[in-house]
Parts: sequence; structure tokens; C-alpha cells
Amino acid sequence: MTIVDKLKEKLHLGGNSKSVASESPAVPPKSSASSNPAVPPKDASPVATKDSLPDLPETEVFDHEKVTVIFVLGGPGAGKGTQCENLVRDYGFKHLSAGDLLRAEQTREGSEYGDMIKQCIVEGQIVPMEVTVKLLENAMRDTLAKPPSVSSELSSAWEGGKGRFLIDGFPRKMDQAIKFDEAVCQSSFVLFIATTEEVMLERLLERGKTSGRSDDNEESIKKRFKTFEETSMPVVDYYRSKDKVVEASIDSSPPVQEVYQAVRAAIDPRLGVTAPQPVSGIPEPVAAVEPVHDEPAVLGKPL
Ligand SMILES: Nc1ncnc2c1ncn2[C@@H]1O[C@H](COP(=O)(O)OP(=O)(O)OP(=O)(O)O)[C@@H](O)[C@H]1O
Ligand SMILES: O=c1ccn([C@@H]2O[C@H](COP(=O)(O)O)[C@@H](O)[C@H]2O)c(=O)[nH]1
Repeated sequence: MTIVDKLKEKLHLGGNSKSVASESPAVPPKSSASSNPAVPPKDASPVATKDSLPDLPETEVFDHEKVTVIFVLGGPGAGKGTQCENLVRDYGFKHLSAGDLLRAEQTREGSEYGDMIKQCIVEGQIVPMEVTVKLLENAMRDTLAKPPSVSSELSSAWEGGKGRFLIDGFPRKMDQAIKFDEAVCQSSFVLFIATTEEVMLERLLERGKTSGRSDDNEESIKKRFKTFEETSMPVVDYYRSKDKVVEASIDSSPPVQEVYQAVRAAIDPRLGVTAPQPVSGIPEPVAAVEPVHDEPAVLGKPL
């Protein structure tokens, strides 16, 4: 068994993907002074060496004809998680936050990646994509094996191997976008929400009073803004160039419910949603319907 195989076994990151690197002889990391191969030297940007990272599959693991993936992007504190909660309730999505998965892996006992993730998060840096993509792949597999309970109107979204995921805060870097679309599941579209740095800073500092997050402080927040502009906005632009962003941006400055109205109006046409039935029972055209927030969306054909 190679070092890579052993690491994967310890990490529970193996999945059922075809391993290429694990067949090669293990090459110990050269640049890290740490005994943990995934931890970068203190003065370097936190990059793990290729050998210490999980292998990823080469072709799509989940059939995008059955499994719908929507990426939810926006700056730190723009309100992605908040809007996802609403969408889960009304559309029967499974919400997967890349940040939450990384934080869970960071504190998982025995994780070889814990220190690296911790350092990346506090520095506002992007964790090497192999780790995040594998965590997402595993979470999707687990969810499809045990689908969430949804209302009867929405149950068809999870039948016969089908599923629908909101992947929040991912992809943050071009390599992640390309790898996920190619090897995990081709994404359907991107929901992009945006507000000013001033608003995001205020929200995050407020959240930081109770969140316990190591990056909800002014120093980390500024670094996260920089990474978002330099590394993550090109991802949004890339999807925009492929006409996969629902709107140029949804302004997330107004109150939550107002933002949610804009979110629903933007995603419904892409989802093929038929309007929630009005009291009279006569369906109205989608464009004319003011979203009814407490009613589930009736989903049309898969994307
Ligand atoms: N429209 C809004 N108006 C006021 N406060 C909001 C709004 N949307 C979200 N918030 C608050 O702002 C904070 C950040 O929101 P949220 O956690 O949803 O952002 P996020 O984009 O997921 O952040 P991160 O990228 O850091 O995980 C939360 O405390 C949330 O309650
Ligand atoms: O794809 C990703 C997503 C997140 N990260 C790291 O996690 C933190 C926090 O992310 P939130 O979405 O705000 O919860 C982010 O700043 C990155 O350090 C990542 O590396 N890759």
C-alpha cells in the first residue's frame, strides 16, 4: 500500500474513484519542513504537495441528467448561506457548503488536512482543490444514498437516482470549477449574489460576535475579500462567458426576504419551475407570478 493509499484510508476520502496516482510509487514531499506532508512551511502560501492529496476521478461521477448542481457564489458575507436555507425549504435542495465541509474536516479527529485547512481559512486562502472536490463528492454520494426528506410535491426531485444540490461557496478557483464539472458532475448554472464590501464587512463582524469562526475578524475578512476579487471573480466571469450565471448579479444589500424574491425570480426560469398554484387553482404564467415564500416550488422537467 502506498503512502497516498494509507492517507486516503485514514482520511475516509477514498470514494470509489479510479486511482491513477496511487499506482505510482509514492514520492515524499520535498518542500515541507513539517512532518505533516499537507502542512506548508510557515512563510509559504499554504499549498499541499500533490502526493499528499486525494486522487480525483477522471470522468463524471454523477450523471448531470439526473443530478442538478447549482453553484452559489458571492463575496464573503454576501448572504449565500442565508439564501440557500430558503431555497432548501421551498425547492427540496440539499445544501452543501464547501466552507462547512472544510471546517468539519479541519476538526475531524485524525485528519491529515486539519492544520492545512485551518491555516488556509484564517489566511483567506483556497484549500487545494483535491481536498474540497473530494469532500463534496463524498457528501453528494452520501446524500444520494440517503436522500433528504422533502414534501410530497418535491419528492420526484429525489427519485430514481435523481437529486438536486446547492453548492455554496464553491468553486472559488478556476481549477476547482474545471475539475468538478469534468469529474464530479457538470453544473447546471450559477447563482451569484453581491453587495458592497462595506455591507459584507459589517455583516461578518456582527456574525463574528457569535459564530466562533476563525476568519470572522477584520484581518481575515480583508484577506478573504482580496482572494475573492483576485481568484474567485474570474470563476464567475468564466461561467458568465458560458451564459451559466442566472443574472449579472443579484443585489444582496436589501433585507433577506427581498433578496430572496430576486433569487427566486432569477432561478425559476432556469429550473423550469411552474408557479405555485394560486388559491383559485388556475396556474399563472411564471413571469407574472410574485413568488409565494412559504410554498414549495413545483419543479418542472430536470435541467
Ligand atoms: N439580506 C441580508 N440583510 C441583512 N443581513 C443579512 C442578509 N443576508 C445575510 N445576512 C446576515 O449576514 C451574515 C452573513 O450571511 P451568510 O452567512 O448567509 O453569508 P455567506 O455569504 O454565506 O458568508 P460566508 O461566505 O462567509 O460563509 C449572517 O449573519 C446573516 O444573518
Ligand atoms: O471551495 C472552497 C471554499 C472555501 N474555502 C475556504 O474556506 C473559507 C471559508 O469559506 P466560506 O464559504 O466563507 O464558509 C474560505 O475563506 C477558504 O479559506 C476553500 O478553500 N475552498
